[in-house]
Amino acid sequence: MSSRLADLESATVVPSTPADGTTADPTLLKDATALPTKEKSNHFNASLDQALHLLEQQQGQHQFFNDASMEKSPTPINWSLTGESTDQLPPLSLSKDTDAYSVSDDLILDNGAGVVPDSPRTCVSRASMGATLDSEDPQVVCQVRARIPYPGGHFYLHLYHTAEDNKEHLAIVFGDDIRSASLERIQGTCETEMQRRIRGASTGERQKLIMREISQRNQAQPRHEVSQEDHGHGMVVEDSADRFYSRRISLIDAPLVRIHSECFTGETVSSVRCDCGYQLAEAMRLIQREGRGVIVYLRQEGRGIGLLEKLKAYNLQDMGHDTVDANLLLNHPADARTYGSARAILVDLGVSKMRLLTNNADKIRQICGAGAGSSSRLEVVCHVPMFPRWWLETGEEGAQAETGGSEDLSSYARHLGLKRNVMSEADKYLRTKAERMGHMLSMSESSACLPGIINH
Ligand SMILES: Nc1nc2c(ncn2[C@@H]2O[C@H](COP(=O)(O)OP(=O)(O)OP(=O)(O)O)[C@@H](O)[C@H]2O)c(=O)[nH]1
Repeated sequence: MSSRLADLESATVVPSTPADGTTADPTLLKDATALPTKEKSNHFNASLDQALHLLEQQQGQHQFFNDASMEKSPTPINWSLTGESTDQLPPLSLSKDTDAYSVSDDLILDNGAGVVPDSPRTCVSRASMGATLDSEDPQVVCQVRARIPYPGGHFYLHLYHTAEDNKEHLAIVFGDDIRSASLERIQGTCETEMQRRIRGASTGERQKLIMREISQRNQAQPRHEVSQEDHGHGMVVEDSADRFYSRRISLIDAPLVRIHSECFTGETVSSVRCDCGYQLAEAMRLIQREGRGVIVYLRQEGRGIGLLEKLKAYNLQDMGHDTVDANLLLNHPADARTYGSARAILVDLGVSKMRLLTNNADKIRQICGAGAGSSSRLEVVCHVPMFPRWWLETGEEGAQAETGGSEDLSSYARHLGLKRNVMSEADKYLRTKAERMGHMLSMSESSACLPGIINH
């Protein structure tokens, strides 16, 4: 079903037969290959736009999609154009090697597995996003950005569409200079200033400035190099304050980032069965304090198994199973999450280096793209541990408040050197993460990582 750009000479776009019985011009793209690459691409896009316009007039609906069979191939990335019925349209493909679609501001392609949300003219180009993603990373498109007032200032909520799972992932962005490339791109030739403003994209002179900055940052994106301090998965564990301060500059360049998975129970109805609500609030607080950073909020309820299954898992936990066994008894993996969408969102926001707020080593590995190929450009310069506040309150007052004054010290609390008497349900949850899921929850190890950050 796919062909290369060079094949366009013979390619045609044949829209479905309109209701009035007339036939559309099938030769819209015919001249494209007679031009040198760049002009060809502009011409191509213009022609394609005409084709879209024609399709819209005739059937009001069309979609772009990436040929699924080529998805894992590094190059070329093929794109197909289809009308309501694929049978009626021949394939239309672009080669990733050309800058055919990276130079176009007025036409954006979407390889969203056949889904172009809302607007039939909305498309997104992989290449124009800086081509910094691994070939296996899903495509993401920021559909809207809105300012949300927050104590002490504001942040910008970005809503993303991703081809991977068709979910609305979010990015909570503190700092005016962190901009989404896909949001800023012009959507179709007819997009008005008002339409841009409604979806939160910039306009006028500011738009030009931001587009220039995005293009510069994409060119400047460094390749990920494994340093001596890198422990094989992009994670740097600082072992002395001197080394920490010698890296101060890069830490300033690397904003605080939290990649957070949705938890209705912990965040919305304040369950203390887990620490999710605390972690989200704490990440917001820390990032707001620095004035710059990102929380990627992934719709991966229940570590990816969904709320229905998570609630079943809770009932199994009430029968004595821990979180891992409860998942396994329900025939789910202990953790069903992947982080391709998070990687793609960070790339879209221009965040290539970060200090990651997490205890989850697997998350760091996946974000750094270990094993995903050398094209990875995301670097976790260090991880910032996320201890529950009550673990840090080691004084009498904290212990009293948490435990009601019981004298028994739990073994896990003792292991952590905490003056805590009993384990709460959240402590048990955390113990399972530490003991069975490889989370880095040892106080001493993590304190060495980033002095100051956990100092509340
Ligand atoms: N399946 C399952 N999921 C849970 C349970 N409790 C919380 N979750 C989900 O776990 C996810 C949060 O993952 P965690 O393992 O707590 O933390 P993490 O994101 O892996 O690691 P950190 O970055 O250190 O927070 C959220 O999607 C929660 O909804 C549970 O008992 N069972």
